[in-house]
Amino acid sequence: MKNINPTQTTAWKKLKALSEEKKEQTIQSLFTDDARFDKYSLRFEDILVDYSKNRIDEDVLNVLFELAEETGLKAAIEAMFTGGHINQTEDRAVLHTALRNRSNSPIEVDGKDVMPDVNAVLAQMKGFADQINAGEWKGYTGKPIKSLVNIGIGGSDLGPVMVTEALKPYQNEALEIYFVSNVDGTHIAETLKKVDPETTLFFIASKTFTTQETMTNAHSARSWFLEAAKDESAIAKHFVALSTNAEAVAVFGIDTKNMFAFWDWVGGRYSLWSAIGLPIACAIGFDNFEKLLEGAHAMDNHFKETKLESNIPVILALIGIWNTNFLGASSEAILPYDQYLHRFAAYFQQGNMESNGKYVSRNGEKVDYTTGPIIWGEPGTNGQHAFYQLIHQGTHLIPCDFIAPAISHNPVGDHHVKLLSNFFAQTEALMNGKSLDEVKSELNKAGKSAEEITKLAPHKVFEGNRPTNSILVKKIDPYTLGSLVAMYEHKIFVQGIIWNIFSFDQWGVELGKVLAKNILPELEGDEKVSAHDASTNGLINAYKSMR
Ligand SMILES: O=P(O)(O)OC[C@H]1O[C@H](O)[C@@H](O)[C@@H](O)[C@@H]1O
Repeated sequence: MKNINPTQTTAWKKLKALSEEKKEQTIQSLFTDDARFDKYSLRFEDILVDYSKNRIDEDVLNVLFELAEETGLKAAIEAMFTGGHINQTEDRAVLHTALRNRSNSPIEVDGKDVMPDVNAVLAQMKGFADQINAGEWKGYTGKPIKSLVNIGIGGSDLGPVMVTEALKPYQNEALEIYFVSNVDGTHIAETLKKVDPETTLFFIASKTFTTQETMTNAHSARSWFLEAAKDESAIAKHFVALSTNAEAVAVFGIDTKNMFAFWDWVGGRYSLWSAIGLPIACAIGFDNFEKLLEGAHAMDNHFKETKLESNIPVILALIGIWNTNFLGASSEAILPYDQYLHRFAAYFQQGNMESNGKYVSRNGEKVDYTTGPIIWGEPGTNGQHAFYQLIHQGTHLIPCDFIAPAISHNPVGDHHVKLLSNFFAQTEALMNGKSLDEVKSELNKAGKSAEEITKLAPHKVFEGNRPTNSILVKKIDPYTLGSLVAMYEHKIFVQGIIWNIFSFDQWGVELGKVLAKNILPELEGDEKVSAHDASTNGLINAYKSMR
C-alpha cells in the first residue's frame, strides 16, 4: 500500500480548484444533459445505483478517478484480496472476502491457503444449522430448540441483528431469535423472560472471547440456565461459541466441539460472513446463508475486476470523498425505504465509523483533512417525519443514500406504491428544491396578502441542490442483501485507502475500556473516590450517595 497524503496529489489540487470553479453549479442544471441518468447510473444484477443527483460532472469524476489512481487504489485492492497484511497496526491480513469466496480459488495468508479451513467451518455450520432447522438438535429434556439467543456486541452482534431483521421473511417460523448485547442487566433480563431454558440455544459470539459485556451476559445466561437444568453436562446442548479463542471458550465451559472458529484476519465489523453468521444460518436456513455469501462474492468480483469508471463501490466512495472533502459534508445518512432494513444504518455506523473514524494517517501523522463521515439514518418514511426537515432546510450538507426494493415482501393494499412514491419524491425535492418565485406564486394563488407573502415566503423556500444516491433493488432477498453489504464494505475500504488511514484497526475503543476497568473496583464500598479529576470524582461520589 502506498503511503501518500492525498492532499499532496495533483488530483486533490485539481479537485480543490474544480470545487471553487463549480461552486454555483447546481445538480438541477446538470440535468439539461438528457443522457445524465444513463451516464451516471449503474446496474449490478438486480441493483440499480443512480448517482446522477450529485454535484458531479465529467470534469469532477475524471479527476476523482485520477485521485484513485494516484493514491494506489488498484494495488491496494489486489493486496486485500490476496491476503497482504494491510491491517498493519495489528499485522494482519484482511480477508472477509475469503469467507464468501464461492469460487473456492486458493487464497494464501502467509503461504497457507485459508480456503480449506473456511470450507470446513462452513460445513460445520451447515450441519448444525440443518439440525436446528429440522428440530433434530434437542435440548436437555429432549425438546427441539425454539429460541435462539445471540450474546455478543459490536461486530459480534450488529451484523447478525441487521441481517436477521432484513431477511425476516425467510426465517423459519418454528424459531424465534433474540440478541443480547448491552451489559445493562435489563437486556439479558428482559430476554430471559421470553425464553424457556429447555428450548433455548445460546450463541456466545465474541472474536476475542474476552469482551466484558459479552462475558458478563454469557455468565448470567449460564447461571440462569443451570438454575433450571441443574446439570453442567446439559450446557453442551444449549451453548455454542463463535470465536477465534479456543482456550477461552474451553475455560468458559463450552466444549470446543461446539465451537465455530474464525480467524484473526476477519475484522469484527466484517465478520457476519464467518462463524459469527451462525445465528443467521440457523434462523433463515443454511441455503439462504449461502445465497447471502454468493451475493457478496458477486459484488467482490465486480469490485475486483471492473474498471474504476464503472465500479460501483469505487464511484460511491469517490462521490463520498467529493462531498466530504470538497463540499464540506461531515455526515452521511442511509435511508432505507424498507422496514426490514431498519438496522441497516446502525450496522454501517460501526462498519464505517469504526473503520474510517481515524485522525492519524498511515505514516503516523495527524491528518489535515476530513476522514470518515458520521453515519446515521432511519427507515423512510419515519425519518421524513423526524429529521428530514434539517436535510431539506438545515445549514448542514447531508448527502443521503436512499435504498428501496421494487417488490415488497408484504404487498398489503397500496402501501408499497405509497412508500415508493415517497422514495422517488424525496430525492427529487432534495435536488430541485422550491424557489422563492414558486413559493410566492403559490401563496398568491392561496389568496394571501402581499404582506403575508413577504413574511411567509422565505420560510417556505427550499434551496435544493442536496446530493443523493438512489439504490433501487428488485427485492431484498439474501443474495441482493449480500451484494449490498459488500458494496458498502468496499466503499469504506476505498475511502480508507485514499484518506491514507488504516481502516481495519479500532484502537479508539480501547481507552474507555481500560478506564472502566480501573473504575469498577472503586465503585465497591462507600469510601469517597479522589483519584480522578473533580468532575469524575464528583460523579462517582454522587452515584455512591444515591444508591
Ligand atoms: O467479538 P468481540 O471480540 O467480543 O468484540 C466485539 C467488539 O469489541 C470492540 O468494541 C471492537 O473491537 C469491535 O470491533 C468488536 O466488534
